[in-house]
Amino acid sequence: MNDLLSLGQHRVWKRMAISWSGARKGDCVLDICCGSGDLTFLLSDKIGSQGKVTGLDFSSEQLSVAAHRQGLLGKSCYQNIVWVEGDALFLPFPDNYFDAITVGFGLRNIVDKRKAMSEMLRVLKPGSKASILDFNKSTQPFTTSVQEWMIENVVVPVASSYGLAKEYKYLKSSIRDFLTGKELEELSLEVGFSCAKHYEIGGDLMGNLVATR
Ligand SMILES: C/C(=C\Cc1cc(O)c2ccccc2c1O)CCC[C@H](C)CCC[C@H](C)CCCC(C)C
Ligand SMILES: C[S@@+](CC[C@H](N)C(=O)[O-])C[C@H]1O[C@@H](n2cnc3c(N)ncnc32)[C@H](O)[C@@H]1O
Repeated sequence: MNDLLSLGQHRVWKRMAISWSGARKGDCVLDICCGSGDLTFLLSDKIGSQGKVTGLDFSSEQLSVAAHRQGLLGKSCYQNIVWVEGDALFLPFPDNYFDAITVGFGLRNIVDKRKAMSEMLRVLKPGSKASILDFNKSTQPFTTSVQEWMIENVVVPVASSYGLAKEYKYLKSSIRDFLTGKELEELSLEVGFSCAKHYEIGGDLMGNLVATR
């Protein structure tokens, strides 16, 4: 359904998020709020079989779907993935552990964003990056109107026809309650990242924060 709703663009945005993470062959990387693993599989392709990818989510159902897909896709490099049931607010990893982190459509849903960003900072090695993809909370009224119109008139009706109305109805309010790109950059610097840049993508409807430890 995300393919249909985004005209396939969500795959492009997810590839951009991987690229911005700076993950390289052989790295040890983490995908937080991995869900069914879209970004995790892309990270796995990127770092190859010498690397190690951890997909973390607090939903055991989502992790089961991800593990099932891992078996179905059957690529040999996907053996470098481990699935961990855990909370983004209490990452079960030591300090200075990962070479890169990705988060796709997860941070917006976390109430304590400061704690989530602090946890990412803690487990990243110095100089490494967190790449955080989500809907953009634009400061431009026109962009916000277009985004809200599309959610109300396209996303929710299509989701309803798949029996998923409930899951997508909260999108509009969750974007309103989210942080703007500038606020995300400020939060990153406040928790201790040395550098933070937010990119508006997908006609400014989506955004990707890149925070460097
Ligand atoms: C893959 C996408 C979103 C992931 C995602 C985010 C959520 O908050 C969810 C909540 C509950 C269930 C599932 C998800 C979920 O999968 C992004 C693509 C899907 C979007 C719904 C499509 C958004 C449409 C844009 C407003 C306009 C797209 C314009 C495009 C350039 C044609
Ligand atoms: C919209 S899905 C995104 C899945 C995937 N990253 C993608 O882009 O397709 C958000 C995921 O975040 C997870 N999540 C939300 N809050 C979390 C938290 N505090 N700790 C771990 N996972 C969380 C949910 O269980 C869900 O699987």
